[in-house]
Amino acid sequence: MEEREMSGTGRGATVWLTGLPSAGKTTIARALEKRLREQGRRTEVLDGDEIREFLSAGLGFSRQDRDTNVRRIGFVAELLASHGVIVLVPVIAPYAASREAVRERHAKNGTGYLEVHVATPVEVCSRRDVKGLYAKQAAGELTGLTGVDDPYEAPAEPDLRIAAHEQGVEESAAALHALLTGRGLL
Ligand SMILES: Nc1ncnc2c1ncn2[C@@H]1O[C@H](COP(=O)(O)OS(=O)(=O)O)[C@@H](OP(=O)(O)O)[C@H]1O
Ligand SMILES: Nc1ncnc2c1ncn2[C@@H]1O[C@H](COP(=O)(O)OP(=O)(O)O)[C@@H](O)[C@H]1O
Repeated sequence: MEEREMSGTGRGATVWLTGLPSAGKTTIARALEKRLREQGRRTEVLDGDEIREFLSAGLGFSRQDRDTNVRRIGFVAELLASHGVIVLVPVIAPYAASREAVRERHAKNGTGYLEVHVATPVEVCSRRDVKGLYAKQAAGELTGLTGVDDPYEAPAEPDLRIAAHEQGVEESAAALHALLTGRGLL
């Protein structure tokens, strides 16, 4: 038996939750994190806001800065995942090319990578408006908000699409958990 199997850690992977602001990415990632920790899996959430405070401090929301941000997060995620951690990444990642670069990096290193689209429509996100960004944009106090006046390239073929406006948080976490099980990661 391999050492990592004996220690009960299993194979690591990155699970990237892409979607609009207030789609539910962080909430669903935290719910899944709880389930995975309860079953003894080493899990980390690379939260977009935390990353922007430390690893990506100083970066803004231009296409170039978002691309840099996503690639940095992808780099760290792959490192952790290659050591058996299930890494949950609730980060917008609006551009398909940046997400593809992250996927390729994982593939090159033989590390698992799953793309999950948290597909809450913009009308629902703007009603939730957790951080008041949609209101600010509407009031003309902010420009370049993803999905409103900045691009969001929805994944064409995600490993899973979650309708987080039609199902509850625990249902979404359970669907993700089932995906990981189905891929032999749990
Ligand atoms: N202009 C603009 N567009 C989109 N999002 C904005 C913007 N300004 C601030 N924010 C807030 O920044 C949070 C982190 O963004 P991310 O690092 O996930 O974005 S990106 O992937 O680099 O595009 C992101 O967090 P979430 O709401 O959790 O998605 C936003 O709340
Ligand atoms: N079915 C649902 N799935 C996920 N989040 C939901 C749902 N219904 C309501 N919410 C709420 O929507 C908000 C989503 O915020 P958050 O998870 O921070 O989004 P994001 O990380 O995508 O910006 C939270 O306040 C959450 O409680």
